[in-house]
Amino acid sequence: MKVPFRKMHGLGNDFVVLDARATPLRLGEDAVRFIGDRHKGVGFDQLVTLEAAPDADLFIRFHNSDGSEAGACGNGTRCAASLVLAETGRSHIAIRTIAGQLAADLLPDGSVRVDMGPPRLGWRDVPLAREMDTLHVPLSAEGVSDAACCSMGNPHATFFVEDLDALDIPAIGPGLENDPLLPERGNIGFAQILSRSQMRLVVWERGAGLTLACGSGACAAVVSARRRGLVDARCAVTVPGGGDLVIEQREDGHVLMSGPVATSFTGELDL
Ligand SMILES: N[C@H](CCC[C@H](N)C(=O)O)C(=O)O
Repeated sequence: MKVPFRKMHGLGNDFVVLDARATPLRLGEDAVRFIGDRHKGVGFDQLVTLEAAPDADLFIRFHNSDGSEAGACGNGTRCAASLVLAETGRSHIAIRTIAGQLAADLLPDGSVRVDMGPPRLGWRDVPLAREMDTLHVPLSAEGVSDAACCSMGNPHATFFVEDLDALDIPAIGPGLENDPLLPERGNIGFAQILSRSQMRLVVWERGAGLTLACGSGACAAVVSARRRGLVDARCAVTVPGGGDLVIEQREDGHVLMSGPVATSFTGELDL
C-alpha cells in the first residue's frame, strides 16, 4: 500500500504526518515503529495522523516512536493544524483529539497558536499512583527532586533546577519516565527559570526520549511554574531545537501555545 506522508517539525520536534481523512488508515504498532525507525523507516518523534471528525474540522491522533498512543502533542497539533489552515484559507479551526477539544489559529506572522485547553491538576488526572499534592510529587533522581505534575491531555512531571547543563538527562530520564508513581508513565520536563517571563526547558518524552522541543511539556512547565509563583501568565520557553515556544495561560485557565512549524520534505511510504 502506497501512503503519502509529509515530514514536519516544530522547533526540531519532528513528525511524520499522514492524511487519513479521505481513506481511513489502520496502522498496527509494528507499522508505526517501522515508520519511526530512523534507519529502516523515515524516523519521527511522533506519528501524526489527520482523520475526519464529525464534530470538528479535524481529528488528530498521535503515536510515539515506541508505538504508544498519546492524548496530546502540542507541536504535532500545530503542524497538522497549519496544513488544514492553509488548505481551507481559514484562520481558525476546531480540533478534536482522544483527550478533548482544541482550537488552532493562524497568526499574522505565519506561526500557529493552539489552545491546548485547561491543565488537569488532580492526582487522578495526571495520573499518579496514589492521592497526593500534584504540585510537590516525590519523584527524584541524580540532581533533581520534588516534581510538579499535571496533565495537558498527557502526563507531565516538571523539575525546576538551577543549572540545566549540570544534569545528565539521558541517564536519569528513563527511570523517571517509568517511575511507579506514574502509572501511565510520564513526560519529564527539566526547567531553568531565567526570569518571570522566560525559561529554558529540556524534556525527556514518554515513548520518544530526548526531543528538541515538547509543546505540551512547555505548557505543563509554565502551568507548574505559575502554580509555584515563579513566572507570569505569558512565558517564552527556550528549547534545545533553537527558538522559543510562547505559552500564555488565559484567565479562564486555557493554555495557549504559539510557535513556528516547518515542512522538511514529502514522500511515499510503501506499507
Ligand atoms: N511523548 C508525548 C506525546 C508528544 C508530546 C510532544 N511532542 C509535544 O509536542 O507535546 C506523550 O507520550 O505524552
